[in-house]
Amino acid sequence: MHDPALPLRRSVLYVPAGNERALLKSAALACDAIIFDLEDAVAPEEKASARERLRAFLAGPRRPECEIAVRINALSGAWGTEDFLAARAVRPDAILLPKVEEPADIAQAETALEETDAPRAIRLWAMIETPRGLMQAGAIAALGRAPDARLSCLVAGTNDLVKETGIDPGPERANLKPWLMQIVLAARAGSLGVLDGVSNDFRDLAAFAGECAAARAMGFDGKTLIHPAQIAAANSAFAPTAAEVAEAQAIVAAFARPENQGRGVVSLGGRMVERLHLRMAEALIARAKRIEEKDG
Ligand SMILES: CC(C)(COP(=O)(O)OP(=O)(O)OC[C@H]1O[C@@H](n2cnc3c(N)ncnc32)[C@H](O)[C@@H]1OP(=O)(O)O)[C@@H](O)C(=O)NCCC(=O)NCCSC(=O)C[C@H](O)C(=O)O
Ligand SMILES: [Mg+2]
Repeated sequence: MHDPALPLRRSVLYVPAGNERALLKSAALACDAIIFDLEDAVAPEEKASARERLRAFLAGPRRPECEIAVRINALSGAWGTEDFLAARAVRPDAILLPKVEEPADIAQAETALEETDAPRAIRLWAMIETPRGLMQAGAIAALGRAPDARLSCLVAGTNDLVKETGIDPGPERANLKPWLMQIVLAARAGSLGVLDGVSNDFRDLAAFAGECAAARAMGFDGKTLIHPAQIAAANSAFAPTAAEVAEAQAIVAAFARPENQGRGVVSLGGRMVERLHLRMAEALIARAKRIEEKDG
């Protein structure tokens, strides 16, 4: 089952670490999490200055209600080590590793964090965005089940997947959906969170709302975003609706009736409802409450 204890990650905004205006803007946005990007959003000649900007920005006040991740370049590449050191120094909630292709990529980052005495609180998120990464998603995600696992979330990288495979995503991303669901399945098998990829067309909010609804239906916890205009739609799409909460409350009430005490299955409005549905209903109600407390 989707873990109700996972942090809320309905809206997870990429913020280019080298863009001062975007950094400043990010401080007041209502997204659940931010990924400060040192990878694709930063030009090669700006990598060093972007690290410095990020260091300076994150030395300022933080909002505990907004999770922070830093996406670094691949550890095996030219900028990876410097990015890793910069990311570790700013003490994010997570470091996001791009283009993860095998469990060894996670192990390498785990070792680097252990060797540098980084606090246990720094988690690892992994981007699944290459054909090899997709084929290995189950093995990668399985690391999440280790007792002291740092790996806590998979993030779909749909732009790179399209680039690397040559597919046309098709209407409403129909051709990508089997791979997206493979990523969700792998994440859940590893007890991990899971985030959908970005929608590049940030002006078409109607299409974006549809993409969010589809992502929620596929089982994603939330969506990665590229523009502040996308935040409200994602927050709304990944929150339980009033009808869903009412239905969940009816399930809880049904099992609470004296005649249903100790029963494993009850009938509700012509439907069979089992105790697994009760657990799902309780989780949904708890999620709705957390969202209400957060959004007000
Ligand atoms: C896409 C953009 C380049 C558009 O930028 P721009 O034309 O400047 O947009 P606006 O004029 O509408 O911006 C209005 C204000 O909002 C701020 N802004 C814009 N985007 C962000 C943001 N992401 N975070 C914070 N603030 C943002 C602007 O600065 C304006 O502010 P102000 O001037 O004060 O009013 C731009 O949105 C952008 O760069 N987006 C992020 C791009 C990015 O990070 N790309 C990499 C991650 S996606 C990826 O790699 C996916 C994955 O790996 C895969 O393979 O799929
Ligand atoms: Mg990518």
